[in-house]
Amino acid sequence: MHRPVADPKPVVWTIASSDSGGGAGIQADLHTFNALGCHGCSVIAAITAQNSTDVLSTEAVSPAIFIAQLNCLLNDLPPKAIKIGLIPDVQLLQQLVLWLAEHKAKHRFSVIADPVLSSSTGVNFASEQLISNWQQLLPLLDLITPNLPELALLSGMPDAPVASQALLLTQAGAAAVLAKGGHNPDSTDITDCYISDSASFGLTQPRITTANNHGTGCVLSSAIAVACAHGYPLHDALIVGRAYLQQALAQGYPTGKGAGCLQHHSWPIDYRYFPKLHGPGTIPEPLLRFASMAAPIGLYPIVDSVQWLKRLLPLEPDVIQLRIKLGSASEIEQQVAQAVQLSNDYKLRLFINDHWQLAIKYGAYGVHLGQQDLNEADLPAIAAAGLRLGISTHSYAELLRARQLGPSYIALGHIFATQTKQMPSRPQGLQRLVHYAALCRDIPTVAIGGIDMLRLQAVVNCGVDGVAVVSAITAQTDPEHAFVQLKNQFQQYKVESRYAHNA
Ligand SMILES: Cc1ncc(COP(=O)(O)OP(=O)(O)O)c(N)n1
Ligand SMILES: Cc1ncsc1CCOP(=O)(O)O
Ligand SMILES: [Mg+2]
Repeated sequence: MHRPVADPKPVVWTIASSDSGGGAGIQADLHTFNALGCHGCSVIAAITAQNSTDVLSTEAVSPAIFIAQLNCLLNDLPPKAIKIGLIPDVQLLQQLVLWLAEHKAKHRFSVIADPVLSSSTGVNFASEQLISNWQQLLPLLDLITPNLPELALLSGMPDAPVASQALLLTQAGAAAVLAKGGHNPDSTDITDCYISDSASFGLTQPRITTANNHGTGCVLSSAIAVACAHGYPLHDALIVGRAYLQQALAQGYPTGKGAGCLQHHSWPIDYRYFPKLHGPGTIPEPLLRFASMAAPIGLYPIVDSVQWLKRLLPLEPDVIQLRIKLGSASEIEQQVAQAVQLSNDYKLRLFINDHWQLAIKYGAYGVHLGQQDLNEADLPAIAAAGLRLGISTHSYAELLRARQLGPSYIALGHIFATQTKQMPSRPQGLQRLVHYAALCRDIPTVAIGGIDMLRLQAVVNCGVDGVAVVSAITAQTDPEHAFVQLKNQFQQYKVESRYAHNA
């Protein structure tokens, strides 16, 4: 029988130690890799005799078998990402430093390290020599995820502010640091602090008070490694990791007499489990209130002139956007004024791209803004004028930032390669669109970028509320016909998709 060839699962390694109790270490890492759609390989550094209350003994493997595991995997199952966990042996850690220095640049895998220097059951794995070897590892790491005691050991500045300690690790060579705030006992929320050369922000979630918390650090770093292996940029990988951990904690279960375990599940899609982002470009709650879309978005043509509006408005688009990129200020103002008048005549919903002051001045239905535009726009003025707001997003980080602003809809793009606009990011593809749309069940979403008649059904099936198109209409020989066909097909695919979901 012919079977379609499935995309290969990305390979992720864990270089860590066995937890005989099954809740942490290699065992937790492999559960996480599997739950998030990767193939997991393991390089075992040590075996611990451990249960839910204690680590009773630890025995490192020989350097020979440690290196043999690394080399044999590299020959056949090269990783997209590596997670490093507990390596309680100086000699093995030294070997790992040399091995990574030899192979990392050539094989271009990401390395995410959780420096397990003490266990949640209170066992201390840290010696001065081990800490100094971890410091040598730093320049080979894309991310290190210490908890506060580990950060203090690695930075050697326990009394300095967390951000200064994390900065010190980046100065020592780590590309990025996620300082985990869970050990700060004072707060009902947990804030992790992210610092790299180019960015710094916080990720905050409510603390889940539970005894079922064994292996949290292992699971977080593994989930981050998986998201890197799937090709998510690091900022997004952190978000996926935090959401996966929160979900696993919320569903944790008791095991022995001590700490229970986390429940491994699947890709997180419930907004409750996602962190709030703090930092440049985010605004604190309470949210602004933008007017709602009132009706589904549907097929959403984007055009660049009043001439185009005159052609399409009589065909009753669900929503339409005027996106003018050329012309003098007075020409643009004239076009916006005419466009709003036309949309009023036809009683149709018109969004103005970028020019939010003109949209307010002439009373358009709404404004569409990109991430850059958000920094310059007066959002409270847009909300106060009763206009709807649509926001472009291209990643989890942008999506969370947009959600925190309470917009009327969120655009998700670009899904496929597009000729219409030069994009700074890579196409997102359908799998990510499914994840993003699922995260926005309570707010309308629009997919955009490279969507045409052939791709329409697959996009609608991802669960979006609308589909925005430019060239699928304006570059066609018969644009009116193309519009009508796309609009009808959209409606039909939406009905079929709902039916399939309810069946
Ligand atoms: C529905 C919709 N989605 C995305 C965009 C892009 O907006 P932006 O990121 O601001 O880029 P420009 O369109 O201004 O080039 C959009 N216009 N509409
Ligand atoms: C404006 C914009 N923003 C993201 S993709 C895009 C262009 C979409 O055009 P097309 O539908 O022709 O790919
Ligand atoms: Mg814009």
